[in-house]
Amino acid sequence: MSKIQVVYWTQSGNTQAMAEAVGRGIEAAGKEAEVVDVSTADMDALKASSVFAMGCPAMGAEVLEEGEMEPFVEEVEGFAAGKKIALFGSYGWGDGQWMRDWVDRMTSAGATVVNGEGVICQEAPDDDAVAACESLGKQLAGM
Ligand SMILES: Cc1cc2nc3c(=O)[nH]c(=O)nc-3n(C[C@H](O)[C@H](O)[C@H](O)COP(=O)(O)O)c2cc1C
Repeated sequence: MSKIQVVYWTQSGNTQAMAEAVGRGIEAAGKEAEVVDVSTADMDALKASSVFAMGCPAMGAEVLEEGEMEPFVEEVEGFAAGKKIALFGSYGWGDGQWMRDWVDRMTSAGATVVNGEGVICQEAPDDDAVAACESLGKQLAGM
């Protein structure tokens, strides 16, 4: 059974906490999860997957982190057609525009974004946000 990949970028740990909750949800639903920092992500594993998750906080001015995550996502856009992709991330002071733009990009690339929107939370995930991430993981495991 192939593992469901959960790839994230984080600076201060909030999106990592969300990624770990997604991974717990996947495993609670009986599938295996591979929760990895984008710097060690296996692009071939993503290409071979029909379902995976990506997480990144709002950075810059409502954009993805530009050093590692943005180039990674650009590569994913090249093979995203037909895949089911869950998106998640933490933000600070904005209104979630970075996530709406990310959802639009993945949809334009031909992917189905799970639930049609990303799971977002302000700064560190609270209990509700952790539960939403675990629930997202369970959904992925059922696809
Ligand atoms: C350089 C920098 C840029 C940021 N830009 C935004 C932004 O455009 N919009 C926003 O809502 N939050 C912004 N934030 C806040 C982060 O998204 C927020 O602190 C988030 O919880 C960080 O997630 P992390 O712990 O996974 O790194 C920014 C933070 C930093 C350090």
